[in-house]
Amino acid sequence: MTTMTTTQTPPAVTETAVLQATGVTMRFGGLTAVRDVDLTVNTGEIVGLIGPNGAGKTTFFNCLTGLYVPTEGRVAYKGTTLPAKPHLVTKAGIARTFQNIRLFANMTVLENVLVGRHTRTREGLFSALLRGPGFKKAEAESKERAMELLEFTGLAAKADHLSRNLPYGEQRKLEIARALASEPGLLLLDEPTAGMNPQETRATEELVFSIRDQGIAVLVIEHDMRFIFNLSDRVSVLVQGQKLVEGTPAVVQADERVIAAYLGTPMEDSPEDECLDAVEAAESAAASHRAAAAGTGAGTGTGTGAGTGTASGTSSGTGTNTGAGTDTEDHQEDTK
Ligand SMILES: Nc1ncnc2c1ncn2[C@@H]1O[C@H](COP(=O)(O)OP(=O)(O)OP(=O)(O)O)[C@@H](O)[C@H]1O
Repeated sequence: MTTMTTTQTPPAVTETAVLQATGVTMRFGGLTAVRDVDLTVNTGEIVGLIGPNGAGKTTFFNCLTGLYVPTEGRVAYKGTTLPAKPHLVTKAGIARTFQNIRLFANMTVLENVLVGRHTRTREGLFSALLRGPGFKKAEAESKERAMELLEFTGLAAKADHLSRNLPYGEQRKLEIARALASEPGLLLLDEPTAGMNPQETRATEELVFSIRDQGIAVLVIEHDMRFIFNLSDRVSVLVQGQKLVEGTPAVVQADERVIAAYLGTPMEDSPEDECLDAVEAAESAAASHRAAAAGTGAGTGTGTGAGTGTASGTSSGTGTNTGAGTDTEDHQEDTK
């Protein structure tokens, strides 16, 4: 009998755990989007989070970053339980990017990164806006750090460009630069290569390795299986809100349950067995739509040994934020 079990027992608190999510459950009315999920990310690790469309990956991210208050469970950063408030989560040391790019379209590239600095400046966002005492010194330091991050992400030459004028791949890089501006210990990336061409995807892989090499742990959601299996030290698979399996890329790729989940084979004892075919059909339609919207052509999936290739393009658009705020703002209306 195939059951929705994990291959690991709930992890014990360790000194090396940067993130420790324990028993996280998120219900929306009658729908349980995330069910009793444990996940640990250790210092120096890149962990991949994969699963079919609708598996609960983004909902889980939203629970980690305080956008959602989990129905049950606990999220701890370096041993301290986090409050479910996005700005406090960022301040604690977790930064994220979103599936749908959320840049301030009419701000320059540099200004977008500076916005991401505000949790690390003593002056705070309002003092910055009011140009209060101490602002100039803090501003100079912030600018210096922001330029370093633009160098790091390869965007320094475009510091004065409006973010809306950047090519798509560079907008995604800018989101990463802005997230890094809060000096996180853990970076959460939600589909960082969505809509990218193969060269941009490869460059993003290198960028994520460099981020890890700087001592920042990374948790990444991605549909591009080649990217995720190249990149990750460990991969965790969510299916229908539950963790199905977790392990090294080799272990996960060889796991028959993962293949079944991606191919839509019904799992016994699952309350939603009958939905799997519908989910598969919807997933395939969405993938074609995304690939078409991204101009990459349908069926540009990156197959794996596990037969889990999926289209990697999406129709993610550029955010049109116009007010002050950060990537951790409580955008309840768009939590992707
Ligand atoms: N705010 C919400 N209210 C009600 N249902 C929601 C909400 N957010 C997500 N869901 C549902 O929870 C389930 C999990 O969605 P989620 O977006 O987390 O999946 P995902 O794995 O990130 O999917 P994808 O790969 O397509 O982004 C879906 O059935 C979705 O419709």
